[in-house]
Amino acid sequence: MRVSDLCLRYRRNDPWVLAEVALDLPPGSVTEVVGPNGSGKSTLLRVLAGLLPPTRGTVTGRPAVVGYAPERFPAAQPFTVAGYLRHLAAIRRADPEAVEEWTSRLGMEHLLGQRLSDLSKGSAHKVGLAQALLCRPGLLILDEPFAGLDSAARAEVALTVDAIAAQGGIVVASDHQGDLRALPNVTRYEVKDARVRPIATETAEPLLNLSVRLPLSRAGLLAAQLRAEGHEPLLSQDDQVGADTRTPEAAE
Ligand SMILES: Nc1ncnc2c1ncn2[C@@H]1O[C@H](COP(=O)(O)OP(=O)(O)OP(=O)(O)O)[C@@H](O)[C@H]1O
Repeated sequence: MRVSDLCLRYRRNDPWVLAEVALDLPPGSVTEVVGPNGSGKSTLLRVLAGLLPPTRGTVTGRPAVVGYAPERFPAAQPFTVAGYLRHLAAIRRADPEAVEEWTSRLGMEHLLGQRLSDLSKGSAHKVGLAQALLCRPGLLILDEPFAGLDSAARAEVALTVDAIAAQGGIVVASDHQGDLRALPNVTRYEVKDARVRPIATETAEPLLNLSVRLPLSRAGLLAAQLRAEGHEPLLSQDDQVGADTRTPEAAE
């Protein structure tokens, strides 16, 4: 997929939100866009998804199936979660099991009977992600996908991004949380002053994923130290936490 000489402004005579943007998004790539608030990340993502026409320039080679998860899911709709997702699955001709698959993977089966308008912010965000994933997208656009998600869902979204790219799909996401950086081969661009520029990788040295298990009480301090050094630690809680920790003898 290729973006050439893309310029966008919302109204005639308004300042350009995006100017002379050129991007190459090859199959199998994961691209992260960063930038200050209001710099144009969501605008760029909507143009890539085909939801907003560029004022000038072109987007070519967009895969036929596009999944788009907005930063804020519009929850003020008179449907239940199940009704909404099943309706979308039907009109997008998704697998009949897709709704069950994604609600289970995102840990939201218990929400199926709830009205969209009654959902918490994080739950509504999960519905936005689920609808984007129903159709196995060839292009997946995620606007702040990790915001407000519990750790299990965050890990699931990161795995899904990795799997879609491994199958030759294209993923583009904004991600203030930095969860995507735990994935290998993520290309980063900064959106600033209407331009979109690649961010150079800091080092040519090979990178390594280091996984550490430690008590919850010490994790916060270590994570803070790592962040102070410019790393982005990916935290996930052990499944065993909260389980019966007595020895088998004591439990009898
Ligand atoms: N529908 C719209 N009509 C007019 N202007 C808009 C519209 N949507 C966004 N803008 C303007 O375009 C600029 C870029 O907004 P955008 O939402 O793309 O930024 P962003 O980088 O995603 O911000 P944030 O990090 O806060 O989510 C802002 O000045 C915003 O006010």
